Order: sequence, then C-alpha cells, then structure tokens
Amino acid sequence: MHCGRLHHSKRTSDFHQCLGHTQRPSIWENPLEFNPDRFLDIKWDYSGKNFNKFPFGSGRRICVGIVMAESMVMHSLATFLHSFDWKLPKGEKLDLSKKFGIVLKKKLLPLVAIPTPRLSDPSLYK
Ligand code: HEM
Repeated sequence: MHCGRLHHSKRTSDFHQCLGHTQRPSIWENPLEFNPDRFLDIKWDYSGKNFNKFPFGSGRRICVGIVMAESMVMHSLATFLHSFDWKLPKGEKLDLSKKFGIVLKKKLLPLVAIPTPRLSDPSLYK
C-alpha cells in the first residue's frame, strides 16, 4: 500500500500524523496561534476525505461516534459556559504550553478551572 510517497507492507502499522496537517502554514494562517474563530465559517466534512483536518480519523476505522460527538461536545460545552462563570485558582496564570506525545498534552500542570453558578435559580443545578 502507498501513503503519499511511502510504501507500507501489509504488516506495517501506521500512526498517521494528523497534527502535521493542522499545523501546515500552506493550509492554515498562523497555524500555531490559538484562534478558534478560524473554524467559525468552515463547513466541516468529517468523512475523513478532507486531510486539512480530520479529528475523527479516516477510512475503515473512522470514528463511529461522529454524529453523537458533534452534538454532544457542542451541547456540553454550551451548557458549561451558560451555567457557570469560570476562573483560575487564586494566583494561577493560564499556561497553555504543550508537549508532544502521541497526542498533544498540556506541558506541566493540568488545567484547573473553578466554576461558579451563574443562573439565578439554584434549582436548575439539581
Ligand atoms: C470529540 C469526540 C470524538 C473524537 C475526536 C473521536 C475521535 C476518534 C478517532 C480519531 C478515532 C480513530 C479513527 C481511526 O482509526 O481512523 C475514533 C474511533 C472510534 N470512536 Fe471516536 N471520537 C469521538 C467521540 C466518540 C463517541 C461519542 C463515540 C461513541 C459513542 C466514539 C466511538 C468510537 C469507536 C467505537 C471507535 C473505533 C472505531 C473502529 O475502530 O472501528 N467516538 N474516534
């Protein structure tokens, strides 16, 4: 099998470098800049055929939970943001630096954010 210019035998296991695609300046403007707004006007194709970004993988083993993930992530995030004010622990600064592994990890400390209820009716949190 061929992947780009690489030849893989039947027994080769391949960990595809998805991250490489998301950091290519030929595709993304200032790819290393944290700018979620860049995704606002894009209609995503999660079929795994668009190699500019394919968070759910591609091919026969593509994620089977795409539809659920799409609605669940949006719904959970919206609920968290709507229901709580979020702040960092006292004296802590936001550190989003990362280290490389098979997946990206936060560098030193895990992110800790403190939620404070922001809705006027406490019964909504029961
Ligand atoms: C944001 C959420 C999610 C992301 C980013 C994600 C991403 C992925 C990726 C990258 C793969 C590997 C695809 C490949 O090998 O090409 C995968 C596989 C898989 N995902 Fe997800 N996933 C998410 C949510 C879910 C949910 C909600 C479910 C189930 C309810 C799910 C079920 C699965 C299963 C069963 C596989 C294995 C498919 C197979 O090997 O045939 N995923 N996912």
